[in-house]
Amino acid sequence: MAERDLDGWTIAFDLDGTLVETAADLIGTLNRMLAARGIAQMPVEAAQHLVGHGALALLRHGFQEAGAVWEDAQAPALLQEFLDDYLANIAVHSQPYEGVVETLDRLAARGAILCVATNKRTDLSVALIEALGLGRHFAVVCGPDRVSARKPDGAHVREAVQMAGGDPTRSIMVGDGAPDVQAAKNAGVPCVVVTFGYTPIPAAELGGDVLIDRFAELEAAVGRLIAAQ
Ligand SMILES: O=C(O)COP(=O)(O)O
Ligand SMILES: [Mg+2]
Repeated sequence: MAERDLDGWTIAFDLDGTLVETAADLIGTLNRMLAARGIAQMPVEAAQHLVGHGALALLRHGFQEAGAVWEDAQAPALLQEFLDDYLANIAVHSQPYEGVVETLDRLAARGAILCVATNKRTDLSVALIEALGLGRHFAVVCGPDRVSARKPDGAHVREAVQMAGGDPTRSIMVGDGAPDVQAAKNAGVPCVVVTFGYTPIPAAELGGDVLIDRFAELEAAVGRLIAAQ
């Protein structure tokens, strides 16, 4: 394999369900809020499909699916309660998926610029990434608050790549859910879909360009996409 053969390419990563297995901590916060209101908790497996559209969507749909009262007027206070609890427990169970660190190191060694485009707020994303020691890999971490429009809008991918110093016409998105694939399509960027994330729609039906079952398959997938350009 040629050295630095990915010079000039940028890879934008989704965070939850793609780089890091975060569902247990996110659902843990949801469950503590439900318990505080006398509502039965949700098993992580039953609730993890809620991850990927940001904290407010997880909270609203989690409350509704658990049978808790949801009033939009209460949303700001409930969201603040969620964010405070989650930040205090951000990496209790959360771990990078197997192969993430090694693969990111190899992609960087081959010259790729790496960045994060997530619907998790930037401060929480940075806190998680730093807690797991992943910060050195990324030129920039872009939550929805750092871009003009969040995934599935293509601006999230385009602007994250540009902030990283990359070129959106020479970039690849890697994600686990519909917001990622749609954002990539809207940005005109090819998309690798991981099958181990949190999508309620089967990963194979999301419309991505390449599917991978393990993170270690990413290098080969990137090579295939670039060869097909
Ligand atoms: O739902 C979230 O908080 C973020 O999800 P994402 O990292 O998969 O975009
Ligand atoms: Mg995701």
